Amino acid sequence: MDQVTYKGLTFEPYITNDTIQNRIAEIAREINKQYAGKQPLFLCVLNGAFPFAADLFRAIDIDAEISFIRLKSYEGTSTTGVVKQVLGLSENLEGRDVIVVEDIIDTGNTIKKLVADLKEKNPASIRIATLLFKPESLQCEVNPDYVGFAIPPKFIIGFGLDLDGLARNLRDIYVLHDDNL
Ligand SMILES: O=P(O)(O)OC[C@H]1O[C@H](OP(=O)(O)OP(=O)(O)O)[C@H](O)[C@@H]1O
Ligand SMILES: Nc1nc2[nH]cnc2c(=O)[nH]1
Repeated sequence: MDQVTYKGLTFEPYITNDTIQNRIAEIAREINKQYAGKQPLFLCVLNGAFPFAADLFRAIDIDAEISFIRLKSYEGTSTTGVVKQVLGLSENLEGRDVIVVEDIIDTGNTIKKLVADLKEKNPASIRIATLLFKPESLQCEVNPDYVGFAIPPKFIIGFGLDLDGLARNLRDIYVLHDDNL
């Protein structure tokens, strides 16, 4: 894996697609076991979570459904602090076992707002699956149930994660080179 450059910023290889896929398979096995006999609704938070949600959902072998919601708070490499709901949810969540699927939890503001909104729809349960988690960056209390990788507070791209819309199509995950900071 080589370095990649977007908008004049250099990123180093960080997590390979093989490593990502192995971890997703482990999380799927856990979900398959814990939700046996139930029919969970996976709720993919667009845009960034779509590759993780697709690979995770394909590895689920119990009956399950998937739906999508679009939230946005980042511009460039930093949060705007405002979580916008761009595309709403049409499903009835009453009594459903919901698994929210995120690509990353950073400040925690996005997932906190989403979970608070979802709770008002009276689901039977809500759990959070996130591919990446930056515990040192949290600005609120959030405890994801399924975490792919806990990482330090550095900006990353690839496998769904973007820099102003670009780099989501990278197969692997890359981290912003320290010299850029
Ligand atoms: O924990 P937080 O600091 O709130 O950050 C996490 C959020 O940031 C990203 O979304 P973004 O707003 O970049 O939209 P995108 O998914 O369309 O890239 C990511 O997909 C999470 O939803
Ligand atoms: N691309 C990208 N989006 C994010 N949203 C919150 N944290 C990050 C990050 O590290 N990279």
